[in-house]
Amino acid sequence: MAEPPVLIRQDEVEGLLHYKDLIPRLEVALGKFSKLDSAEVIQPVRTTVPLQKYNGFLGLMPAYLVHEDILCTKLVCFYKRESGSTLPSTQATVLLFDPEYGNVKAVSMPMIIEQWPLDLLMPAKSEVLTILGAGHQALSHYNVFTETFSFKEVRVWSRRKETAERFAQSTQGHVTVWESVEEAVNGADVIVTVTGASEPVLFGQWVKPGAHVAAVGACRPDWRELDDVLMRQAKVYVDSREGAVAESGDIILSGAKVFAELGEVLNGTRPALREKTTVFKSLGMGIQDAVSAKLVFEQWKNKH
Ligand SMILES: NC(=O)C1=CN([C@@H]2O[C@H](COP(=O)(O)OP(=O)(O)OC[C@H]3O[C@@H](n4cnc5c(N)ncnc54)[C@H](OP(=O)(O)O)[C@@H]3O)[C@@H](O)[C@H]2O)C=CC1
Ligand SMILES: O=C(O)C1=NCCCC1
Repeated sequence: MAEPPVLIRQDEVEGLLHYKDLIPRLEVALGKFSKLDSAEVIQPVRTTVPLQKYNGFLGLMPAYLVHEDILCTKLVCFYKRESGSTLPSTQATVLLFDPEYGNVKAVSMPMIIEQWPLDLLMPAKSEVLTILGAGHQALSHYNVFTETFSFKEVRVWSRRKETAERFAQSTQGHVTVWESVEEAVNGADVIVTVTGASEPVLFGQWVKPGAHVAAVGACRPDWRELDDVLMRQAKVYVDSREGAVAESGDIILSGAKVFAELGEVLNGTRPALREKTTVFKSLGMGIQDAVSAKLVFEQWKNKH
């Protein structure tokens, strides 16, 4: 008889998951995925169920890594929230299966591990980091970027100044709060966009040539965070081409060409043009959660 599934809470996940262990495993999985070798990594494009009444979506994100024998699915609800709403904008549950029997081994709620500190695409000398948006993703991106790199200055902007101020008070290091996006990104080497916007908030004319933009929000075909100028002038990298052309409003509506998948850079089949202005359009992938969930489950078992 299969063991009943274990429930791993978010606070436990945070104690069990370390980027230094996770990132090498993610890189291997992404490199394999980019070969589009369905015998190695099976990850269909996210199925999205609209929740019109609540201005939201349920996304189903299954993945199977054949060689590693990891079968997982994330179920994620995400919403477009009005300014001042106290309801969460994203909630996720991750199920890790035993692929041989089909029983669930572990359930984790919520787990959203999509941060990716892209030193590959960042300018060689990156001193100023600007984060646009000041919610949950802003904090996790702040943590991973500042743990991995040493920025001289970190800035934050949010739609409401109070959100940005609260964010700045919650971080370990010093963060300055800015009232306009244009000023906040002036001279920035790395810009992370983590907003719930559906219209562009970041405009190409404000972005320093050679900067790197990690674009995390705008995960629907009609949502935008970046304007056409930026999308067309930058070299655009994505996590999955198939996902990007189905889901990213910034790519679909600007008509921008995808230069490479991240995995193609990691496996050396496409170059990382870090001296150019680059955009990494992230939508989140099931294989990232699968690798993360396996690692968390292994660490959990070691402790219990
Ligand atoms: N690519 C990926 O893998 C993932 C993407 N996401 C996406 O990232 C984004 C941020 O998620 P999360 O941090 O959890 O959300 P939060 O609700 O925690 O934070 C949202 C932030 O965006 C701002 N914001 C909300 N609506 C708008 C708007 N219309 N225009 C400008 N700013 C706005 C909020 O400003 P204020 O509070 O000041 O009003 C706040 O700073 C979402 O779009 C989410 O769908 C999430 C998880 C993974
Ligand atoms: O990968 C994820 O998790 C999400 N991606 C885009 C929408 C919100 C959650």
